[in-house]
Amino acid sequence: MSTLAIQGLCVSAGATPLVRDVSLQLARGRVLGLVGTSGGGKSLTVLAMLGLLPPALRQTGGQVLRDGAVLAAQQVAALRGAVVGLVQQSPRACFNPLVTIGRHFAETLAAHGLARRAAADRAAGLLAEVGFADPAAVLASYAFQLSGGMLQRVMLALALCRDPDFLLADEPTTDLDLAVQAQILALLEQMVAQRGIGVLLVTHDLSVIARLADDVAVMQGGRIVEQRDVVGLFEAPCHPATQALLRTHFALYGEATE
Ligand SMILES: Nc1ncnc2c1ncn2[C@@H]1O[C@H](COP(=O)(O)OP(=O)(O)OP(=O)(O)O)[C@@H](O)[C@H]1O
Repeated sequence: MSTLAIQGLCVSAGATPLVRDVSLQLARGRVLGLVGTSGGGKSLTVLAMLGLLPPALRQTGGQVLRDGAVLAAQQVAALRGAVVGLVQQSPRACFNPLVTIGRHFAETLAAHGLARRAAADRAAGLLAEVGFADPAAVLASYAFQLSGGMLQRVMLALALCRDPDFLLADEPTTDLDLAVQAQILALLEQMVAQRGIGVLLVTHDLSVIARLADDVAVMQGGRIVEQRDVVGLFEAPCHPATQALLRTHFALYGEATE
């Protein structure tokens, strides 16, 4: 089974620990949800898996493993795009407003050695895969001409440029309206079913977890406090942090998502 894992990850800002001894494993074809209260360390965990921690922070422990083999820092960097795609929240902030979407694809694909014509065909194919009926129009657009939901789909297509085995999706549906959220979730489901991609899905929304995740890890104060299959987590949460998340969720949305 093809896997990507982190083991014993620790991240600090100076003397302040932010992520403490976190271990997670992704497998192809499965969705691991990562949930928890704000500031729990979810985003830092995602960034550390790609060697992308901000310069002010230090990884003080832990390693990234591919199929059980420990990777050196250079090998972790080489995973980006090729083995692991990244989708973040607030897609508008991720695009250069001065260049077209086509240029974003051209630069990404050229960096991976694809000639111009082949890159244009590939970009159009990926945009069709994420649901655009007119990929050429999207390629000619600037980010400000597209809605947040359209940009999120474009970001997903960009993340797929090199056929990654894994996708790290950090709050991919935050800031989107409900109908668009549903579209993005359906696309992620499609990626898992059709491409066999393995997904780490960071979200604060337990409805999203109930719909997509096979397994769930709950983070609080920089630690994983509970990790198990999604049904078990909803039916018999063990840790007080998980119980609190479920209580808040059911108070807001009722019991229908159980
Ligand atoms: N560049 C940074 N410098 C210092 N502290 C940081 C930095 N980035 C994040 N932190 C701190 O690290 C902790 C974990 O942040 P992180 O963004 O991983 O949390 P999160 O679980 O993703 O939260 P949210 O759900 O709000 O996105 C927080 O206390 C945050 O303030």
